[in-house]
Amino acid sequence: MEERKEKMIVIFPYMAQGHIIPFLSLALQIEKKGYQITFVNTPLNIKNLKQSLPLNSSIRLLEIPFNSSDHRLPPETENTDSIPFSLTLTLLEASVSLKPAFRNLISDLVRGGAPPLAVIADIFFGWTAEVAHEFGIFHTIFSSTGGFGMACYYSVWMNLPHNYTDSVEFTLPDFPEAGLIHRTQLSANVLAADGTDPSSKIIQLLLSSWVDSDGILFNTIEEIDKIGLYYFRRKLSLPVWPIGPILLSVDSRARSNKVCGISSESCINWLDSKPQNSVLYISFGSQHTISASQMMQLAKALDSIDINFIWVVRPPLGFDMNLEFDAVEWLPEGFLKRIEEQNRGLIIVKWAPQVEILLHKAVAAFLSHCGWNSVLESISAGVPLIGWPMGAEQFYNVKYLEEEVGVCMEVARGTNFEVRNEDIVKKIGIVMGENGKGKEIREKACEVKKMIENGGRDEEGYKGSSVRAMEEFLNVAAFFGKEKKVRGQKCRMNT
Ligand SMILES: O=c1ccn([C@@H]2O[C@H](COP(=O)(O)OP(=O)(O)O[C@H]3O[C@H](CO)[C@@H](O)[C@H](O)[C@H]3O)[C@@H](O)[C@H]2O)c(=O)[nH]1
Repeated sequence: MEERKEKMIVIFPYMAQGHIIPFLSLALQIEKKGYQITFVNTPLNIKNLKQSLPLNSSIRLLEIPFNSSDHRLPPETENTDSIPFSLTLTLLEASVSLKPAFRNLISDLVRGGAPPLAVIADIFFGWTAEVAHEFGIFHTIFSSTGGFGMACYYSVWMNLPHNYTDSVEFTLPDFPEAGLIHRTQLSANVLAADGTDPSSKIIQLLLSSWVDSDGILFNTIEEIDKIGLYYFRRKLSLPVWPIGPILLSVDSRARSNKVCGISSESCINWLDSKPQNSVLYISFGSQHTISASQMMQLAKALDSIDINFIWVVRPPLGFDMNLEFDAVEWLPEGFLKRIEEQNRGLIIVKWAPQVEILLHKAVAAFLSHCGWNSVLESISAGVPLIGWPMGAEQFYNVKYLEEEVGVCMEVARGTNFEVRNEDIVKKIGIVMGENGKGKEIREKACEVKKMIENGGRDEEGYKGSSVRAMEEFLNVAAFFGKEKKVRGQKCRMNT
């Protein structure tokens, strides 16, 4: 019993599906190694999580009080997937108010005789380091984004380099290895940022607290993401552990009460009826959507190219995600009827069983905004990407995957631009084509899939890089615990 108490880890993600999903997966993975997990979040997220836990899991879910109405948010909204995109900054600002309640929670655990061995917190919850250190607890950040994308995102927000040049392209002052960044690779809130606006104030505050942590875990693989990981090792002088891919199993996803627009079974049956490598999967993650005119252009492109596809359709930009939604209103006249008659397209409303789809042999490519979870799910399945980045670090994920890794081709950028259906048709044609660039990208995707499998291999006499990184992190946390908890003391070990 005593042993188990010693090995308790507190896990605390930001309130967004793109963050909660990999944190839950991380929690399940660490639990399997014999650690007790306390998973912290706001009441509605905890309620939703209850069903995602496997029956044999002993993960403890702990609520931290939060009332969205106190923070200029609609009532009962505690996750980016239930608010309009325009309120994402408001939710981020509101999340800082969780600090006193988090401190009480840790204090209760310590006073109750079960001090955590470590706290693993979100990239937006660097402030938890101060709380952890107050109680002599080891602290790490877990980045659910990859190294390169996060390094560009971090550098762009901390330096706001576009304010110091009139040029459309520039390098990052502390990350020149990233190469040229184009203004169109900055999201709208970065473009408007000058250091005094609400976005840069909150994001710079949150990112600058990373340095208070004792190390950073990344949901990535050392072999494919060296440049970005090195940026953080150099910048923060902290251990950086690439432990990915941390992916939630199909089983745990199925248990969550996220309502899919289709049953997994119907979706798989549909895919079973299609030839190998013939289907394009289209989805833009848990919080993004395209504009009404972009939706029309994408539909026109699909209408004019002879491929099979699955498209997760959501209300276009500016429309409430939670309202009833009839896809027909936003698509060209007769589109749904035509694709049904041709039996070559599946429109799924709002949410699809993504991992099952990507694992199916009929899927040839993924047209994605390239949120990092989608990227990992895709490349782990050997599926190449057609990138349409929309915000955050997605622009840099696409840049890296296209220029350095070679498994992606960018088709469009952002949600405020006109896209032309002819351009979409051309890029889909290239990536799904049997020869030339398409063949090259698919071969590279298979190579990367093997590298990822290798990183996670744990066999007699061989441990992959991600397995070693996870072991090292747990050993350092245990060492910190044994060193005894001096108030405010920090552990700086080099990897
Ligand atoms: O119909 C759907 C749509 C999404 N998903 C899942 O939802 C997650 C979406 O995550 P991601 O692809 O990373 O997209 P976002 O939700 O947009 O992710 C946010 O979080 C990511 C990780 O921090 C960042 O990389 C992104 O920029 C940020 O927008 C993935 O696991 C998907 O499998 C489904 O299962 N079905």
